[in-house]
Amino acid sequence: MRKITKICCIGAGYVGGPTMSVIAKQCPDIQVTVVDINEVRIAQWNDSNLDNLPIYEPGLAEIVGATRGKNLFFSTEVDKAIDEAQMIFISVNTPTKTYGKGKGQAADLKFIELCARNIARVAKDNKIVVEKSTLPVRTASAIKSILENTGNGVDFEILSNPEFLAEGTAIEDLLNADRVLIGGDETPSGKEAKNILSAIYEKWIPKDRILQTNVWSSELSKLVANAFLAQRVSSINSISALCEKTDANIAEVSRAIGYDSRIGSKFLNSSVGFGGSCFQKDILNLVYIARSYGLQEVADYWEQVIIMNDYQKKRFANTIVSSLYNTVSGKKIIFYGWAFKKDTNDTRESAAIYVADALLDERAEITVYDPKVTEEQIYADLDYLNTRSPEDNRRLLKVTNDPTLATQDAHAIAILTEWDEFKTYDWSLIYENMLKPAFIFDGRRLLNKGELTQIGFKYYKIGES
Ligand SMILES: NC(=O)c1ccc[n+]([C@@H]2O[C@H](COP(=O)([O-])OP(=O)(O)OC[C@H]3O[C@@H](n4cnc5c(N)ncnc54)[C@H](O)[C@@H]3O)[C@@H](O)[C@H]2O)c1
Ligand SMILES: O=c1ccn([C@@H]2O[C@H](COP(=O)(O)OP(=O)(O)O[C@H]3O[C@H](CO)[C@@H](O)[C@H](O)[C@H]3O)[C@@H](O)[C@H]2O)c(=O)[nH]1
Repeated sequence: MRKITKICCIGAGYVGGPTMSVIAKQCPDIQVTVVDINEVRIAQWNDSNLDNLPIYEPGLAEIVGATRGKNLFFSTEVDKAIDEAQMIFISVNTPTKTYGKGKGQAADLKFIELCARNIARVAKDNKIVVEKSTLPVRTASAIKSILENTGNGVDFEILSNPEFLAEGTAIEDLLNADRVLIGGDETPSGKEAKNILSAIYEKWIPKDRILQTNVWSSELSKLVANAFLAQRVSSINSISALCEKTDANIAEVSRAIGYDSRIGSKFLNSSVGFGGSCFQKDILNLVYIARSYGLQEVADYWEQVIIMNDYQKKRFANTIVSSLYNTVSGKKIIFYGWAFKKDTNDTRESAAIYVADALLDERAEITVYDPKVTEEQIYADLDYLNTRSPEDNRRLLKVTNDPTLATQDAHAIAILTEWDEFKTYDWSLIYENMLKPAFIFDGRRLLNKGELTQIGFKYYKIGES
């Protein structure tokens, strides 16, 4: 079996960066080069101050600090890294298409195609190409066709190796993965390529957790895993609305059903709605694929997961407006949290963006505090929606780095991300700062209802009456 000594990863994002850092840490005999066309991002990965890495993930800076410059390199020299590597991971973004056929649903594969063409142009010896990005089922055949028809006559083996890490726990998930999935051709060379990639993971993942499948099962399993996870969140969120009408308590319902080992207790936390770059994008992609094969009922079934998630975000915003006497115009509302979940600076598809947009439509004045998200990012997220002018967004929404001071004369606080530090705040002092009645809308079920109502707050917790 061929031994891999040089790996290249195209795409230094939330997946490429952490994944390759962990491979470099666990395989000191392999030289790992992560390349990107984004010069700023690469400069951040190479910053001598590890606090300035482009991605915040617990444990990541330590690993980068220990491996960078030894067997982990970040570079913009894409062609050189492709040329030198025996194995090339493609880890570029695959966003939902915003134009043309499949607009709003299909995955935009233009970055993937550019990578394939780049590899074909540069490669002078045989390579294993690994799809790390999340891709629609049957994408490998498109990559293969480009490589075979435009390449320099060298052999390419294409593997699908989707990534299952969750942000905020990326390093832990990579070091201790539930499973590693490797899809490839059933030919002798395909099987050999799967074994070569498996040997890398076997350095730290038990072999019985490394699953080999055909390439199509692997591509589809990634979309299906995300669809199932998101479906659990939408299912429990749908029941949270019913709990609020019936005096049932969503935490008690989640616990009661989660004790059934067939259901399981994980991923049953009711919230203001799921966010992140993956769930919505991957379900829309699944819906698009099902529809393109004429499977209307299958498509409608999965689309409902997104519809329910949109409903939950709107429902939360509506609860704020109706509780504040049906008008939030000119009222100061504090947002605690903007990231789509705790322990990440990622805001892609965060529920906070959509709740803010709905409240700004009602002319609320919002002040946002998030421990890891920059002011620039918050405005970029809002501007991207194009609901109002950038000037209006900056006039109506402010960003603060003092979460307590910001509550002076506020009517309400809305909790949008479950950052642990929110639990440690001096809530009595915050209460003193605020106008009365002082409201808290807890979209993450983070705080203690008894303590807050004792202080005097009017406290709403999603999924409780
Ligand atoms: N974010 C996650 O938690 C996660 C988890 C599992 C899977 N995924 C999947 O992994 C893929 C990457 O996601 P991400 O969150 O890392 O994206 P990202 O946007 O953070 O990073 C992608 C990077 O690829 C670079 N890039 C794009 N085209 C390029 C090219 N032709 N040459 C060199 N660099 C190029 C971009 O500049 C960017 O830095 C997606 O398909 C996503 O669905 C993401
Ligand atoms: O019980 C729950 C669990 C999650 N969420 C929300 O769901 C979203 C997604 O959370 P999570 O799945 O933990 O983070 P991601 O980083 O989006 O990870 C998902 O998407 C990745 C990208 O494809 C996959 O690799 C991971 O396996 C998959 O968990 C976040 O807004 C969470 O707050 C809830 O509201 N309730």
